[in-house]
Amino acid sequence: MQHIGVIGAGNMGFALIRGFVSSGKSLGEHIRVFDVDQTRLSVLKNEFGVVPVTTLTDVATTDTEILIVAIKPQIMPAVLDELASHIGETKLVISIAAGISTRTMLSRLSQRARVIRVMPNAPAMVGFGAAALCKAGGADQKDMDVALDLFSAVGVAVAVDEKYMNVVTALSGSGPGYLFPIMEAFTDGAVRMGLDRVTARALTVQTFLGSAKMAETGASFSELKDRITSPGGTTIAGLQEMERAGLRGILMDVIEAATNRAQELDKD
Ligand SMILES: NC(=O)C1=CN([C@@H]2O[C@H](COP(=O)(O)OP(=O)(O)OC[C@H]3O[C@@H](n4cnc5c(N)ncnc54)[C@H](O)[C@@H]3O)[C@@H](O)[C@H]2O)C=CC1
Ligand SMILES: O=C(O)[C@@H]1CCC=N1
Repeated sequence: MQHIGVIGAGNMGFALIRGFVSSGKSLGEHIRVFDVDQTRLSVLKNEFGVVPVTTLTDVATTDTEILIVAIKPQIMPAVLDELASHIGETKLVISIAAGISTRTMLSRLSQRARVIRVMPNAPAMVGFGAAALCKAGGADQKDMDVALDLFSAVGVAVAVDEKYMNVVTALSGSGPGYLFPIMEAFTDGAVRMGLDRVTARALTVQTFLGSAKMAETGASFSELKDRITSPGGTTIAGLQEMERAGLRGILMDVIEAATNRAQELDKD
């Protein structure tokens, strides 16, 4: 059972805590949480029985071995500076901040700080997360295994070279933020054609779930697409519109733009 300190109890702090507790990886009473917003602490205390603490020092000096930093990239430097004096090399520091490199983290903490950079995603809260991890400074393979084990409890977790962290951020970190509007557009399209919204929504969600399950088998995306596409049928008529609009190019541009933005965040 992991004892964890969490700094930042926003969307992602909440998602991870929910995932860790519901997967049995930790107990609410073993999780200490610090957030500048008291209402967030109350929400998490009521929901999962976590232990709220009132200062950064409290969460940093507690006996928890792992400290997860789940705050916005823009305030990471200031918070790391404040943490530096408390933790040295005693704790494993896991950052989930988009764009913030381990180089920046080590320069703020200490060159031998045990640092792991993770890019998780919001579906961790329902056990279907996708996370990529890399280590730096004094973090050894044992630290990496601990982190991989933790994030595996809430989905898929893989080790990657840090040079790929920004594209992972664009793909799986931001990915849900692109998929929900696409799902909404599918539903709206069906509503436009006269289907009621409740039915349209239910069929949209199941279609995404089912398609992901089919893709999970490892078959190529184009082979899967061909299986749905009858000669002279409905799917090919829709695909022609998709290709005419350049949807694939647009989605590739989306990943490129988000990757570039992640790169910029380290300099903001
Ligand atoms: N939202 C997402 O789906 C994902 C977010 N991330 C990363 O997770 C991090 C957090 O993002 P969100 O949870 O979406 O943001 P959020 O804004 O929902 O949560 C951030 C929390 O940090 C708190 N906070 C602000 N200053 C603080 C301080 N000095 N000390 C302690 N707490 C403080 C805020 O009150 C807030 O509750 C970001 O770095 C983001 O890049 C990574 C993967 C996915
Ligand atoms: O939008 C963002 O910057 C964060 C990182 C990945 C998902 N949300």
